[in-house]
Order: sequence, then structure tokens, then C-alpha cells
Amino acid sequence: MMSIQSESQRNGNGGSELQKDENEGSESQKDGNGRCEISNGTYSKDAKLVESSGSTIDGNEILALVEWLNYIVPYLRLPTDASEEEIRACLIDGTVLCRILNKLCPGSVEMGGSSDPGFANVKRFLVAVEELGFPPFELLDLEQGSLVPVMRCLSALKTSFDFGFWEGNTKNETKTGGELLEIEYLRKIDRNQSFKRYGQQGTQNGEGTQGNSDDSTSEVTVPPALLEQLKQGTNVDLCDVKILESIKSTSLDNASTRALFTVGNRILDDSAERNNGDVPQHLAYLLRKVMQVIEQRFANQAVNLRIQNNMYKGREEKYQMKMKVLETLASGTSEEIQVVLNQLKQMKIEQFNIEEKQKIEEQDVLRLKEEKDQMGLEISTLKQELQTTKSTHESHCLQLEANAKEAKLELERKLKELESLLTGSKKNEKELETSLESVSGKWKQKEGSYQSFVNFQVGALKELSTALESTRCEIMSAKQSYFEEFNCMGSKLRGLADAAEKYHVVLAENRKLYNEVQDLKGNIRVYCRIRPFLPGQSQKQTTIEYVGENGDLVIANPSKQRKDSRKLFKFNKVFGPAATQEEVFLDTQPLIRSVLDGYSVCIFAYGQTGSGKTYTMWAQCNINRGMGCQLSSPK
Ligand SMILES: Nc1ncnc2c1ncn2[C@@H]1O[C@H](COP(=O)(O)OP(=O)(O)OP(=O)(O)O)[C@@H](O)[C@H]1O
Repeated sequence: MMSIQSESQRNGNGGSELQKDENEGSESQKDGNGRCEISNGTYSKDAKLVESSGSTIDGNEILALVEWLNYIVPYLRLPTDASEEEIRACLIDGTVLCRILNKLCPGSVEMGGSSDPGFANVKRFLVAVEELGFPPFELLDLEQGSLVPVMRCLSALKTSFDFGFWEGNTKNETKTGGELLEIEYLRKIDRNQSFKRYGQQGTQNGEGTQGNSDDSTSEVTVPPALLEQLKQGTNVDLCDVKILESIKSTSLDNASTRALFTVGNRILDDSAERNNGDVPQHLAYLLRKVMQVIEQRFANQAVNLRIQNNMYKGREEKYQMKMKVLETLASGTSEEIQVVLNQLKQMKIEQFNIEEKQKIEEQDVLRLKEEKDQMGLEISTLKQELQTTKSTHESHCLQLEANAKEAKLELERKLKELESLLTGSKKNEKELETSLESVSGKWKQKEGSYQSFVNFQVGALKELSTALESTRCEIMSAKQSYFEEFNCMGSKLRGLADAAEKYHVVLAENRKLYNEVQDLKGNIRVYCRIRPFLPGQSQKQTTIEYVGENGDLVIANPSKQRKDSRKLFKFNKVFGPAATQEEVFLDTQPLIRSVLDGYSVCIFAYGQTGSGKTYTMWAQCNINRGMGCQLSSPK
């Protein structure tokens, strides 16, 4: 920081200027001091940011700072050629500043939302920066003034980051302001080496940075071997006058203090050995330069120590203040302590809420970005749809226009057809009128004839009505006679019903008597039917000798003698071979009637196979079916 201060020049101009070298071409304009202002307000490596007090920050430092900001707060995405106003816009609400400090030293500063009133975030940042011993800036600088103090503050933070002072990542391990001043001093030495540290992969620290230095007058012209020897503090061949002549004062800046002492001692020893205590002029020159560098370093150290001392004093005062507050709290009532504790709790809760809000805001930002992307996609798809719809609409319009033209032509054609039809219909109308007149004449004639026919019909109707009246009289008289006859018939029917009733009584009595007769005839009756010879039978010999009317049947047995040669059988009746089916049925018919009267009857046939059982029973069934009765087959 001190080295920057020593470089600053006060020119007395108000406001800040963006400047770059004279080589920048037509975009730049020279001011009175021979510096160039940048018309488009963006930085280049050779540009300088000049404060009203005259102190500057060169373009390399600004670019490095912008890269560092992007590295620490990735969502910033500041362009490397960001203008002063762009940098101011992203820092003005203080959230980025607080975020940087919290990233380096978590919890070092409370952070509100971006909408915090009255630059609350910036004020918190400034308090925290001051506490940590970094160079602060004024609120006005960030609002509308020069950005140099702001950049310087950020630069100091960046330097501390470069030298790993935040690696512990806790508040207790942070460095003091004095230590940071030392870092600033070292940074001055190593500025070019750390320039390309951020965002440039494959570039090692210090690689190829010497040639990029903007300070061409301070370039090291010492041969690398000698410089290395100086840095390592090894013995140098001081007899090489050419080499010593090529040494410039700034080349010694890169050597360590120990190396410088070694060089000085070596020069003195060599002088004592070779020239009896006399020091050659070139060695004296080198010795003087070494001593100047050492003196300068000591002076710097002294200044650093003074500043450090002042800071320690400031801190001590602060701690004493805090101790006093704590003592008053300790000596106060428990209620006051409770109040303070409650306030502390409240503050913690508020801090937690603020952090939560911050997280939510970050999430909202991400979500909004996603939504924005989504909306962008939707808009593009909608645009495409609109384009396609537009094209389809246009094609549709063209189609409609073509259709309209076709329809118009069609209508014109139809109009012509209708006109021709109209003329034709007019002709038809005239023809129809003439035919109508002739038809109406015919209809008038027909009307006359119909009138006469109607008159005739009316006369006939009158005659019919008189006839109807006489018919009605006749019907009435017939109805009268019908009622009389009906009454007469009713009396007759009653007589018939009485007779029928008597008939049923008689019938029941008759049935009873009939069944009694059947019983008298015998409950079990045995009939015999003799089957005639069948047409195919060759030998027609029969054993039947006699068939009696009373049911006797004599069978001859030629194989036996005398008495046993004939056998007499007795049946209720014997049907001979000539007996017909009807004859057989006539004898069983009364039994069928008994069945109808509700008596149980069983008829079955018995005999050897082929003797005619089925034939006979089948005949019974066939004949009985005619009487509404069905007998069961013997089989
Ligand atoms: N009274 C009849 N007049 C003429 N043909 C007869 C008479 N009785 C039987 N037949 C004939 O004799 C044959 C045998 O008769 P049927 O089949 O009725 O005997 P069946 O006793 O029922 O024999 P099966 O016990 O083997 O059944 C038949 O061809 C039948 O037409």
C-alpha cells in the first residue's frame, strides 16, 4: 500500500478519469499531462484509473481485479473489459462486497438483501473491512466518486487472498493490517507473477509475466544466472565489470535481503583481500545500490511497523471499549444482562433470517434464470408456432380467396341458369294459364253434372232415410219379439237344466249299475285268440279240434293215446282265427268305459313268441285311440 501511495501524484482535478497510453490510436485523447482518456469508458491493459488526488490503478491491476471478482463471485460474469460504471453498478448495493468478504472470511459481515435501504450492506462491509485492517473507502466514492479507493480496498483483499491469508477460512486465523501491508509490499514485487492466476488454465504463476510489465524502465537487465546467484545469496564473480555495469538499481529489488547482505559482505571481503582495503569504483557503486535497497526496505519496514502499531493501538482501544461494555453488563442487573442476551439472540435470529433470505434470494435468482431460459424457449416455440400459424393463415387466406373466386364464378353461372330458367318458367306460366282456362271450363261442366248428381243423391238419401225409419220400426218390433222368445227360451232352458241334472243322476246310477254288471261278468276274464296261419307257413296243420261258443277249446295231441290225446280248456271266450280286431275290441270295450268311470283295469297278453300278442294289443290301442283312450303296451 505504501508503494502505491508513493507513486501517486496529486493533479488537483475533480473526478476520476480512465486513461491509457499514447499508443492507443484514434479512440483516445491527450490531456494536459500527456495521458490519454478512453472515450468508450472500458479498460485495457495499458489503461489507468486516476483519482482526483492523482493516485492511479493501472489497467493490468484492474483486469486482474475483474478476473478475481469473477472468480470469487461466479454469478457476476463481469466482462474483462467492463467499464467503470459497470463495476460500480455491480458493487453499489454492497451485496457483492459483503459476499466477497464472507467468502474470504465466513461470517465476518452480516448481509441483508439487495433492497436494504441506505447502503446498509456497504456500511456493514466498510465496518468489517476497517476491523480487519484493510484500507476503507468513502460511501460517496462508491456512489458517484472515484472508484480508485474502492479498487484499492478490493486490491488489498485480493492480495491477501493471493498470499493465502484466508486459507484457515475462519475469523481467528485472519491476518492483521500490518501483515497485510507486508503482503502489499510483496505483492508489488510479485505483481506480474500473480496477474494471470485466475481463470487461465495451464499458466503457472510467474510464467512469462516479466515481459508483460508496463514499467519498461524497471525491467531487469541483469543476466538470469547472476540474478539467480543474487537471489540465492551465493558468491558472485564480481570481477566481471561488464556484468556489474549492466546492473540497474531495480534488479536488486528481486533479491532477498539476506542475498543483498551476502553480496555486500562479499564485496567488502574481496576488496580487503585484493586491494588492501580499497574498494574499486564499480564495486562501490554496486555496494551503494545494495545499501540503498536495504535502507529502503528498512524504511518501509519502519513505516509498516508504525502503521501496525497504530492499528494495534486502535484495536486495543476497541477491545477496551468492549471490555468496558462487558464490565458494565457484568456489574448491571441480571435483567439488563437478560435484555442484552435477548438482544443478542434477536440479532442471531435476524442474522439467521437474513442468511435464509439470502439463500432464498439466491434460489429465486436461479429459479428466475431457469424460468427465463424456459420462457425464452417457450417464446421461441411460440414464435415458431406463430410463424407456422401465420404461414398457414396466409395459405388459408389464399385458399379462401381462390374459393371465393370460384364461388363467384359459380354464382354467376347459376345466375345465368336461373335467368334462363326464369324465362322458361314465364313461358310455362303462360302455357299453364291457357291450359288452366281450358281445364277450368271442363271443371265447370263437371261441376254442373256433379250438382245434378248430388241433387239426385239427396233425393235418394231422403228415400233411404224414410226406409231407415221403417226398418228401425221393424227392428224394434223384432227386438220385442226376440225378447219374448228369449224369455220363453229361458223357461225352456231351465227345464233342460232340470232334465240335465236328472240325467246326471240317472247317468251316475247307470254307471254304477254298469260296473256292477262288469263285476258280475267277472273281475278276471281270460280270452283266447287263435292266430291264423301266416302267409309264409308251408305246413298248415292245426291242433285245434273244437272251438265252443261258451269258451270251450279242445286241443288234440296226436302223440298221446286215448284219453290224453285230447285236452279241453275253458275260457271266458275264444276268438277263432277268423276273428277280426273289431270283434276282439268289442269284448274289451266295456272295460275301457270302466276306466273312464274311474275304475282300475289291467289288460295284458300272454303267449309264446310270434303268437300275436303285439298284434292284438296294438289293435286295442289303435281302436281305443279313436275313443280318446290309450292303453299301455304289454311290453
Ligand atoms: N290274428 C292275426 N291275424 C293275422 N296275422 C296275425 C294275427 N296274429 C298275429 N299275426 C301275425 O303273426 C306275426 C307274429 O305276431 P306278433 O308279433 O304279434 O307275435 P308276438 O306274440 O307279439 O311275438 P313276440 O312274443 O315274439 O313278440 C305277425 O306277423 C302278425 O302280423
